[in-house]
Amino acid sequence: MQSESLVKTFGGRNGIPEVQALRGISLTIASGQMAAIVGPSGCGKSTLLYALSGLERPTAGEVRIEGEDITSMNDERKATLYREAMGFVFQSFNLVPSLKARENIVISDRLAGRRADLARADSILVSLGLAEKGLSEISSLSNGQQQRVALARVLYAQPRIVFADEPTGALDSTNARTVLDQLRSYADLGHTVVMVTHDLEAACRADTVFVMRDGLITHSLMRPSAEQLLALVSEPEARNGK
Ligand SMILES: Nc1ncnc2c1ncn2[C@@H]1O[C@H](COP(=O)(O)OP(=O)(O)OP(=O)(O)O)[C@@H](O)[C@H]1O
Repeated sequence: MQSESLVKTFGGRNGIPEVQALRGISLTIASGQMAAIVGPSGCGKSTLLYALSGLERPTAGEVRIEGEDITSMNDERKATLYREAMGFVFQSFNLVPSLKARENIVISDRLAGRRADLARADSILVSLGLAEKGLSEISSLSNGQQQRVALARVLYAQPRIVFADEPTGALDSTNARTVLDQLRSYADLGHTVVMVTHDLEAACRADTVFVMRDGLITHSLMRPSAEQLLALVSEPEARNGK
């Protein structure tokens, strides 16, 4: 996946102040790699993730996914790409409340009219620490449990690329580790994982970490330590003596 001079501007019309969320982002994420995007709140991480996944149309620039320019792709081709190649773990979990947890996980097969592999769904639930939750109503699950069901649904569908926005955001440290282990293993199987995170320990599980500030990538690092990242993410504050 590649982006070239990606720009995203919000507002700027009808008296709404202009915000330049992305100010020219060019990056490459190799297939089968896990990438993390970090940086202070408001620096543009989620906007970048949405633009890379084609969910947000950039103001300028290009994103190529598996060689195809997603920014100029027609809706039908994009829908096919979403169905066949991409999975999303976003802050709104988008689970179907009328279906139990396990049925949410196998929904890709149900929608396609295929036989669901319930045993595989159960083993994914076990790997995410949700062994007993397959038959639970979504409304009875905590935020963190729902977040893991959303991840289980993506892992079940086996997309080539997973986009995750704060995948450990609602989780305690034990469950965060479990989720990161699963994302790491998923990348180790040859899939691409792109994750936005505030958690620098989580970012260190990635192969490449992009550090953002004010709509730009300031650093691109291979397997950095949490200390290295902390120094970069808190640089100006450190300079200002805060
Ligand atoms: N739909 C929108 N309309 C207007 N401004 C937006 C919109 N989405 C994001 N922004 C602005 O763009 C900038 C980048 O936002 P973004 O959510 O991408 O940052 P972030 O780094 O993901 O922040 P956080 O870590 O707090 O989630 C912010 O100034 C934000 O207010």
